[in-house]
Amino acid sequence: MPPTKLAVHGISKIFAPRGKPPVQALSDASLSVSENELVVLLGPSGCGKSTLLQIAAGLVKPTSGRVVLDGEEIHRPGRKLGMVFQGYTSFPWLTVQQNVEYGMRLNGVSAADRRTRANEFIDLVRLTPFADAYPKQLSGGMKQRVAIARTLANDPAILLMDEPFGALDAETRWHMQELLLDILASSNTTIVLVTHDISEAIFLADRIYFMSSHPGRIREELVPAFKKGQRIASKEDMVSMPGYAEMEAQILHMMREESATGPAHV
Ligand SMILES: Nc1ncnc2c1ncn2[C@@H]1O[C@H](COP(=O)(O)OP(=O)(O)OP(=O)(O)O)[C@@H](O)[C@H]1O
Repeated sequence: MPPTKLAVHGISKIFAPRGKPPVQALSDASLSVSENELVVLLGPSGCGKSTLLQIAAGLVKPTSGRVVLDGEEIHRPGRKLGMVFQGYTSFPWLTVQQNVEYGMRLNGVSAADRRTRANEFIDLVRLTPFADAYPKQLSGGMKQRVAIARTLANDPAILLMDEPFGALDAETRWHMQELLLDILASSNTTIVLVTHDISEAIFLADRIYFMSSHPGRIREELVPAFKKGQRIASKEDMVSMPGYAEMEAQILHMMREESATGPAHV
């Protein structure tokens, strides 16, 4: 069993917006992620997936509970945590190369080392022919690949991704999902990814934490056992595998049960 990379212990979060009733977004949520694992947080809209990821990233303070990365408690964002969001987060005035080098420049990495390392990650996301292009010259999928390369180039201990492919069309989305599995295989990274797309979750995940709503909790841990511990290279291959349709139906059923519940005011 690989060592635990990230451990989230008993997280609760109550939001208390001024003039409105407090909302219990999370209640006693715990999970763990092993090295080089891809774990998906899946659940209906509003179940607290993004809040849990932001707490894991140190961006939001939990009401109670703790987050431990590589044995150290996380209290604030830092270099060990790489975040990729749905929007495209590249700087429009910098080229692809400069965007990928940006974080390393801030961290004082020498120009030669920056260039070598940036080239490696630009190659990994298959953007080498576009290294000198500006974001506005790129498609949505390509911009998202810049964001991934930029984040990976900073050598985070873990990559936290919140609906990273949510803004992309269906075809680009599959390509990005397949690319992410390639990256995982070749870069030894560890990933926690939030989605509400069931087939994306089953395709990408080594394990899925399915969350229930109002308040958000971890309802069940699911392993796509039909993949037999393998990462399947293409989506067409996965959907035709015995066991896929059953897992999708099981999760759809859970989603339907969850959407029947209402918001939880404290
Ligand atoms: N800053 C905030 N202030 C008040 N309530 C919030 C805040 N952020 C989130 N919430 C509430 O917490 C709950 C969980 O929200 P969150 O965005 O984490 O859910 P989610 O599962 O990521 O949803 P989606 O899939 O729609 O993005 C919701 O009821 C939401 O309205």
